[in-house]
Parts: sequence; structure tokens; C-alpha cells
Amino acid sequence: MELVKEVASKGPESQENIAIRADEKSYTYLQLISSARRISNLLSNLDLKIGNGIKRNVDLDGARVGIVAKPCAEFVAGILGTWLRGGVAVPLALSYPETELLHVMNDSDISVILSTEDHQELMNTIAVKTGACLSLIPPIPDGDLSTKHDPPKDVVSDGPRNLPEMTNCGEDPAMILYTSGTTGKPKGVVHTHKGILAQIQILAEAWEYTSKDQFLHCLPLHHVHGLFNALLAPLYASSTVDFMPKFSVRGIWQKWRESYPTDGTKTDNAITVFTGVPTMYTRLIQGYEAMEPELKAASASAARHLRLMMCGSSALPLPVMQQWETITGHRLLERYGMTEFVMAISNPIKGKRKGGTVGKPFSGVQAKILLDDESGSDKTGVGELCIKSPSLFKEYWRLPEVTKQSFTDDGFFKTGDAVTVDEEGYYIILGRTNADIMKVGGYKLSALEIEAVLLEHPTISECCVLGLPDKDYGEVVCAIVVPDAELKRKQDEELKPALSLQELSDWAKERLAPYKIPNHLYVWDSLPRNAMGKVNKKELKRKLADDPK
Ligand SMILES: Nc1ncnc2c1ncn2[C@@H]1O[C@H](COP(=O)(O)OP(=O)(O)OP(=O)(O)O)[C@@H](O)[C@H]1O
Repeated sequence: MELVKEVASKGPESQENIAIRADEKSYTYLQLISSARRISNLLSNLDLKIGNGIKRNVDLDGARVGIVAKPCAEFVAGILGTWLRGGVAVPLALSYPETELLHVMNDSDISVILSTEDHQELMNTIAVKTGACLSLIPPIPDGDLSTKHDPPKDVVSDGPRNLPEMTNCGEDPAMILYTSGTTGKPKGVVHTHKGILAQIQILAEAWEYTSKDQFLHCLPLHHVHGLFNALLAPLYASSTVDFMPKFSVRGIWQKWRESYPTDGTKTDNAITVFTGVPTMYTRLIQGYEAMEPELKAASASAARHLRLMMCGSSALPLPVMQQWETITGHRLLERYGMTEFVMAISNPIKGKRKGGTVGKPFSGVQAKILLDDESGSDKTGVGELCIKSPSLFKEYWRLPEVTKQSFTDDGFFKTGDAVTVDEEGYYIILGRTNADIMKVGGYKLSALEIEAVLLEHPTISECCVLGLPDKDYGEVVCAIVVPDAELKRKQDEELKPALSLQELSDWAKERLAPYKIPNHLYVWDSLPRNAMGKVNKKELKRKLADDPK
């Protein structure tokens, strides 16, 4: 709600600024707020299943509203409209299989589904199964200033600042986001209005977002990266968010080239900020390598003109960071976040960005490391990272015990990530304690560290390292690699394997301690990744442990 107020209280000039671009259409801040109000009115006239009864003409009073739409202005208006009517927004992923969608909807006990027309049929079925009420989000008319028409009547009469009197705000729940389930069953993470506002203020300030920024957005909207870093914080800063509904290597390079043509000009809507997950940068590098020399030059030169390029959600391998810098001149700004507190640690916008680290805690965020024996905190040791931040979530939805266990006695959230800090105070993420930290003989090894080294091998384009159970050592190091497509094709022609374990071991001897060298090697065509480009190692471990190799 605080965010809606912020957006709505912008001056008349800002109200006319473009908030969203999608499908070649543009939507101003004025239209966004007007549409949110319309949705809020619509929500007040529904017969809703609230608890065991049916109610009408009420404020939602914390009822959950599932939002189903591809990344578009209607999605954003759906969230804002829900907040205006006192509801809790639950962004739902269109990529979820029906069982997962039903799990999320039943778990969060959704009263209303707000959907765009294109998903009406599927959502009708889902609504029947969950007892929720389906309501269609009215399409927002295109507000391109070149085809400018009069603002809608309700905007003129009410004025964008004249928002309904709201009772919910501050500590009240605003949103439930579901974890991706990498470490267990997806849990609903409840964020408050106050926490959301605190977070977007932190991000906008730290990364210097302004009304001049144009974000190219191609991330899912049910995870914090796409929702906070690339949408809510930019809107807070009056920037423009340009949605590219599906990640497309060709489309992104083209967008940058169109923004900054080779004649040295710059278009009005030129993209200034891009944020992505490491696999996106890997794919963009592959796409770049495959270009003709002239296109390569135009692409690299265009990319150089962006103000800021950021990366996160999983570890950015050093070779990828270095290649990207060679091509575009951008040292990617890597940061660290999690559904439970959104973003907490970041490399600086100005100053040294250190590869292999995620930087330092944001101002206002406290971080401490809990050593394995839990006897205290030691900034120089290795242990579990704990975070206290104004953006910390309120609770896991309807899981009071799990919530309690996730916090230390002094109110720090236990992340489950093993970390250490270097001599300059930069944090190094060693990975998820229960998926990336392998216990081999007496050693505790970081899979992320080994992955970063293996990626330097000329044949390996992607890899995933995990520990497999072993009766003698506890665990042994297993590497799954995806070979470079061109090299693999050549090896196939000569009827040779793309890479053997012996070759890999010989190569790795120079670079890794003997106990870190993989004992098992799988060569696959691709890695099974989720919408955020992450590999579910726990699931893979289970599968591979059953595979006698
Ligand atoms: N820059 C980064 N470097 C390394 N790891 C990162 C980075 N940013 C995020 N992560 C990892 O992503 C995790 C947070 O992601 P998210 O909240 O989506 O959880 P998940 O692991 O995908 O799913 P689940 O919480 O269901 O297990 C962090 O705990 C950390 O392990």
C-alpha cells in the first residue's frame, strides 16, 4: 500500500511518464493507478469465499488474491488494485504445472483469482477446483503519448492522488511469494507493506535508479529478482519497465542495438539497466560468439552504453563475469538475495566490484556468520549467514513452528547458506549448506568453488557439482557437465566422447586440490533448470544416487 501511495503521489509530470512498456504498447503511471482503482472497485463487488462464508462489498481484509498474467501492465495493476482493496497479492506462475498451481492456491487459501483474458479458460477450471472466484483484469488502454487521448473519466474525476481510505498498511501482509522448493516443499513467504517499501527504497538508492532509467525486463514475476529488483523498485523510482515476455538472446541483443545505433545516436526509449541470472549471461555470450563480425561489433558497442548490468539469484562463475567484461566493458554487479528478505548484500555501484563475491550488506542490513558449533559469530570464519533487515519477511504462511526455527534468538534469519568474508569485508557465498556443501572425507567442500574452476575448461559450457553418497568418504564429488556444442559436434564426428573423467582429472590437477577433483563425471546435453535458471541439486542427488555408475 505504501508503494501505491508513493506511485500515486508523484507530481503531474511524473504521472504522465511511461511506467510500463509491453507488446509495443506504453502505459503511464496515471493509467496504472487508474486501472488499479478500477480493479479495487471490481474486487469490492464480488461474492467472496472468506473463511467459511460468502461476503460481498467488503474490503478484502487480508484475503488472498492470486494474480495470473504474463508480465504486463495488467499484472502490475492487479497487484496495486489488490492492495488498494486490502488484499494480499499472491503472484502465480503460469509455468507451474496444475498440481503445483493448486498446491500454492490451496495453501494460501486464495479467495479471488485476478487473471487476464488470455488465461480465462485455464483459470475457470482452477477456480472451480479451489472454490475461488475468478475475475478478469480489464485491459488497460494503450497510453502512448504519440497517440495520446484524454485520460479516462474516473482518473479526471477522482484524481490519481485521491486514493480510497485504506485501513491496511505498515505491518499488514501485502504479498505471499512461494519459495522455489530447491530445499524442500515450496513455502509461502509473507511480506508486509512496510517491508516492501523499505526494500525498494534500499534498492533504488543503492543502485541509483532514477526516472531516466529504462529497464529491460525478462524475468519471471513470482520471484524476488524479477518482482523487486526489476519492477517494484524501478516503479518506485519513476523509471520505465520494458517487458520482454520471454527471455530471448536474439531479442535482447537486438533491443540494445536498437537503443544505441552504430551512428552514435540514442533512441528516446534506450535501455539503461539490465538485470539477469548467470545462465542468461552465458546464453548471451553464446549468442554473441555466433554472430557475424559486423553484428558483433554493433552489439558489443550498444551494450557498453547501458548504465548498469547486474546479476544474481545464483553464483556468477568468474569466467562468465570475465568474458562479459571483455565483450561489453561491464563488470557485472553481483548481489545476493533470497525470497525471505529480498536483497541483502551487494557489490557497489561505485567502487570495487569483486568477482567471486557478492559485496557487502546494504546500509541498514546486518549480517553475521553463525559458526557450525553455534557458539557465536565470527566474521572471518566459515559458517551459516544470518540476516537482519528492514525487509525481512513476517512469517512463513501458516507455519509458525518453521518460522520460529528459522530465526536466531536475537532476531536474525538463518539463511541456510554457507559463507565467508574476505579481508576487505566482501562476502563469498559457498552455497546452500544442504545442497552445495559436500562432506568428503574430513573436508567440507563448496560445490560453487569447484564449478567455477571447471567452467574454465575449454570443453565445458555449463556444469553442476554435487556430492554423492559414498560408504568410505561420506560423499564423493560428482560433476555433471554440458559440453560446448561446437566442440561436441567435432568429437561426435570422430566418434570420441566430448570429455572423459581421465581428461578432466588430468586438467584439474593443476587447478584443484586432489580431494576436490571430481570422481564421477556425467556428460549431458543440458542441465534441468527452473524458471530462475537454478538446478535443483537435492532432486538430482536423489536421482543420481540411485544410478549405479
Ligand atoms: N549471487 C549469488 N551467489 C550465490 N548464490 C546466490 C546468489 N544470489 C542468490 N543465491 C542463492 O539463491 C538462494 C535464494 O533463492 P530463493 O529464495 O529463490 O531460494 P531457492 O534456493 O531457489 O529455493 P528454496 O528457498 O525453495 O530452497 C540463496 O539462499 C542462495 O543460495
